Amino acid sequence: MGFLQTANAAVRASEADMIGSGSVLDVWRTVRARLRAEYGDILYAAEIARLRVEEDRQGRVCVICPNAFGRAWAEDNLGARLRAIWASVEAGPRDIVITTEATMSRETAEPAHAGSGALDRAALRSGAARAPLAAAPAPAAGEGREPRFTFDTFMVGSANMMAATAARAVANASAPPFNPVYFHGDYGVGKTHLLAAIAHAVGLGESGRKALYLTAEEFLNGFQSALRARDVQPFKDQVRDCDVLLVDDIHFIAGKQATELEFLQTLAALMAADKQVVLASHCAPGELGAADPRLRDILAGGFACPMNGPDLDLRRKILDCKIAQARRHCPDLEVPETVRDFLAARVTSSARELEGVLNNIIVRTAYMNRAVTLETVEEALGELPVKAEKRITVDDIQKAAAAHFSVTTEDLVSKSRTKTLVRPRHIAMYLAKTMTTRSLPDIGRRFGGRDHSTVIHAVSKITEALSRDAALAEDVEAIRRRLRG
Ligand SMILES: Nc1ncnc2c1ncn2[C@@H]1O[C@H](COP(=O)(O)OP(=O)(O)OP(=O)(O)O)[C@@H](O)[C@H]1O
Repeated sequence: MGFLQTANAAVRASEADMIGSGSVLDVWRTVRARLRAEYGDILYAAEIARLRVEEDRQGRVCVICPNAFGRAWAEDNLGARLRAIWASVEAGPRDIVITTEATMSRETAEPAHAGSGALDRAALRSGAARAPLAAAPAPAAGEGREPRFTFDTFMVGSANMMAATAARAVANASAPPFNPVYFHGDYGVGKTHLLAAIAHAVGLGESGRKALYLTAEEFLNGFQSALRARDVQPFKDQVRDCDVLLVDDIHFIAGKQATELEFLQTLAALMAADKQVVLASHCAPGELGAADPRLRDILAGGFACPMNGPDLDLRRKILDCKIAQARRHCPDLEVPETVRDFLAARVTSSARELEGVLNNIIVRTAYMNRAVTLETVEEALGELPVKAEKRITVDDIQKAAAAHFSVTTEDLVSKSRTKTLVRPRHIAMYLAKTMTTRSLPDIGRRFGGRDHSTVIHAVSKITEALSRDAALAEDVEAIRRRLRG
């Protein structure tokens, strides 16, 4: 069967799968046809034809992608256009959520009263949730936050050999070999991937051990909701009902006293019961400046494991792995070895950046209906925000924007809608989208846990205003100059 026939078969299959009201399906057919005309047959076959649509209980349209990779792609490359076309086809406002099959099945399993707190979901992922926060059935064994983040897809080299070995030891051991294990390293070096791989492996193991993965921000939100409800016991029970607790980005709660105290008590309770604790952050233990000294003591008693940026050989392996993953839903993708080696040599800072550049190239070349060659890649690299020179992070952007507008980074990510903060926040979001390879949801998370649609709104507002507002253009340029040092 040819590529486009495969695409048409996929359309028929996805039509057969569609659930929901007749009108939503009719609108989706029209929207999909318009997207096909705009994006072309190759991208349509590779990505759009695989989407399915459902209307949820709140009347939102859920555009469902087969996996997290597809969702990230759809969010970044399709989201704004899809929403605009939908609005032009259907009368009246409509919330459109881009999601994955795994999230949908979890949410369908969640009872209506279970609430939407991040912690409830995190707990459900681990099978650790229980009344009164949630009474849903446990997910399948081995289900993790990111199903693609497993040990099999984690490439090992000298930069991360020690971390990978420690992670496997934690996943396999029923008695903690070292406790806690603390992975620290720069952005995008694979800390979350390793934590998710441990959770995945523990879930699949035969020991019946339960792993609970959550970010420090989820811990904070869960704890604060419990405080607001004046009942912290269910929260305490949830986070302690596991054999392996994995908490990502712990620098997020450093210095947030009440949450940090609860966190320390959680770690102490679990470790006293011989349960394993695994933590990750950007900071080496000595760099957790604002952290409670007791957290540093706990870390000093365990195993702090640095993770470094990948060397050339590891970058090649990571590219091979990501290309193989992309080929699963883009079967005709060909990336010659010369191109892979060129990318590995040019994009040097982190695995995330490498993956971001590769995804961009795949989508751009497919969009232009061109093969992935050295020429097309060089061309694309010239236009991408990623250069081998200085890598700019969302944190850098927040700091530079805060300094430029004489506000604090806390103000910038706060919920405040004060005029003096909204504009700097929108500019910082715009710069995060245009100067980094972070996805829209990721940027939203880094701006105080906002939704991707808020980021889309900020980016389009700034983009539109730039051509007519000289003061705005000057602000943006000044922050860019500050970032490039
Ligand atoms: N060794 C590796 N093998 C394969 N993929 C990797 C490896 N290291 C990182 N990646 C990929 O790079 C991307 C970023 O990794 P991850 O999110 O784990 O980084 P991180 O260190 O947690 O970053 P941050 O601190 O910014 O959250 C992911 O898609 C991950 O799969």
